[in-house]
Amino acid sequence: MVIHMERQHVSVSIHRLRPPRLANEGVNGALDSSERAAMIGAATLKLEELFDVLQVDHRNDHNTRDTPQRVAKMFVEEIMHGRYCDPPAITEFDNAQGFDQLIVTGPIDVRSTCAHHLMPFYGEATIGVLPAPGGKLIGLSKYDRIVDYFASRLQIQEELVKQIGEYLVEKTAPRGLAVRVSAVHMCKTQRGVRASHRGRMVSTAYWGVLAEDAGLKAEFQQECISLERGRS
Ligand SMILES: Nc1nc2c(ncn2[C@@H]2O[C@H](COP(=O)(O)OP(=O)(O)OP(=O)(O)O)[C@@H](O)[C@H]2O)c(=O)[nH]1
Repeated sequence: MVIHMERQHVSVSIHRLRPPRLANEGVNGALDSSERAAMIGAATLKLEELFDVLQVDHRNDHNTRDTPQRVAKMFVEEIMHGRYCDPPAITEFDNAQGFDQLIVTGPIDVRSTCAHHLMPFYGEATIGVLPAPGGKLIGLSKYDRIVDYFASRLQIQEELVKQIGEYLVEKTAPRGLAVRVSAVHMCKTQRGVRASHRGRMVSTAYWGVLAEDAGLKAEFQQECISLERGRS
């Protein structure tokens, strides 16, 4: 009875938070610490129910006693963290010398979670930027932070690539942009088809001049190969 009332109380406070969103969309505005705590509390109760359905005795089993709470916290603060926080602040610099050549940064670690089976997918991103001569350059570390922001959600790889690129185009208005992700999907390696751990999915998207200029695309792809081999 008490548990039932607690559940009702927690679900009311969660419903007040935000309307439901797509799995790889952020909620409107960052959650504060009390909203996060309410979400973790509500998710813990649901995970306890799941364990009960699966006949895992989490109340008495020394190994799983705190697992529902641990998993709830992991989803809110790690796996889906990018939905509940503000995007990283972008430090901008004037492109004072009018640098107009391709900048390529990577490999940037990608740690994400497949929206279909909630299994990890992981690998590397490489980003190519052709800055606008009169525009802005952004701090190099911000590319890594932006990748992590969009990866920390339930994703499919194609949409992750597009979200990263569209955000960078919107914020920095470069002449051209390329985003490439190469990743291993554990929904393929650990279950289902049980594919090779060496099998990867590579997806690349281009914007602006990089979408049109075959020479620039080839330069970007060559840099990706060199960076992955650690030879640049
Ligand atoms: N294109 C794409 N496919 C993905 C991604 N992540 C997972 N998948 C695939 O999406 C499919 C999931 O849908 P279903 O085919 O309905 O899943 P399932 O019946 O469990 O199929 P199997 O995985 O083959 O056992 C699987 O083939 C996954 O390998 C991704 O990022 N992009």
